[in-house]
Amino acid sequence: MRAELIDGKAIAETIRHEVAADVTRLAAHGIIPGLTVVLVGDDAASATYVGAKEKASKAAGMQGETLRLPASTTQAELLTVVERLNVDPSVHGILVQMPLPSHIDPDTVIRHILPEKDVDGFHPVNVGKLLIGHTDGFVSCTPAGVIELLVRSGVDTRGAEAVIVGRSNIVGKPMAALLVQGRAGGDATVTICHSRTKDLAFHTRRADILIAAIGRAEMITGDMIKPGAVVIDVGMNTKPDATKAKGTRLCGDVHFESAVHVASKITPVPGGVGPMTIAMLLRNTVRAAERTLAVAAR
Ligand SMILES: Nc1nc(=O)c2c([nH]1)NC[C@@H]1CN(c3ccc(C(=O)N[C@@H](CCC(=O)O)C(=O)O)cc3)C=[N+]21
Repeated sequence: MRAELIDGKAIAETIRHEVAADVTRLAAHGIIPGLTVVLVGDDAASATYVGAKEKASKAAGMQGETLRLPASTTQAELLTVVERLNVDPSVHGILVQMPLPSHIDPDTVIRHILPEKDVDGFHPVNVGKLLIGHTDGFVSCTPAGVIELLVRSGVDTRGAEAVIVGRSNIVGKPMAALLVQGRAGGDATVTICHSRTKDLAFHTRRADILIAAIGRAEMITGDMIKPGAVVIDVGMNTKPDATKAKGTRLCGDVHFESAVHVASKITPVPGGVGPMTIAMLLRNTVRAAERTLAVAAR
């Protein structure tokens, strides 16, 4: 058996077209959705991601802007920038790229972003709304993208055993909240595993849907997967590869070559969850813009 590939690139493309249609509809009301990405410092990987976000937002017809600040930017200076964006009516979405330099506290910065403009879904207000099941907040883009992948690939989550490996605030925890809630892409029985879990393989082998979000290259091997399971790989790691010009290549948290013979469906890295993250960011930004319209009509 060889698993069917879940084509995140293609599904993300479909969502980006849906977003572009929403942008056209908003234009009739004189609104151009605006996304401002703030990048502090010159981390090479971050610069690549930020460039991709700006390109994708422009391709969807939005106003995409990137503020590049030096690594020496103080926390107070960054908070001033956020406050300026908070009150700028042409900016509907604000994303401060992580990780930030070590002299800046990410939680303080996230709390300064207006929840209504927090298209990353990182603000405590948005995390709280997700947990309660209120749909007027923003959901973290990566777990929201995973749900879209499952739903649009015809995976029935209802009553399924879903096992998440990883308990981060931006993937593992919101992923669990989405899978357990009583709506499309939810109603699963959810287990969260992490670095202190005893006998990880015992849990992963029970999973009908296995979500790997650990951040460790190729840690989930085929022998840890239940035959026929759906495997979603959130990992974005690099590993040495002499055949590549850079000397490295991208790899996930799942050992693809062994997993592909056990799973029924699997996401590749690259071309799986990554492109979905950007598509969901665009969708959140359009929603932020739509909500300003709804407020103006009151
Ligand atoms: N405030 C904030 N929000 C984020 O959403 C955020 C962040 N900070 N910091 C970094 C991570 C990482 N991230 C990715 C987005 C797209 C791909 C992506 O499109 N990956 C492609 C390929 C990328 C490549 O080839 O290098 C793929 O998997 O096919 C990957 C990773 C968003 N992040």
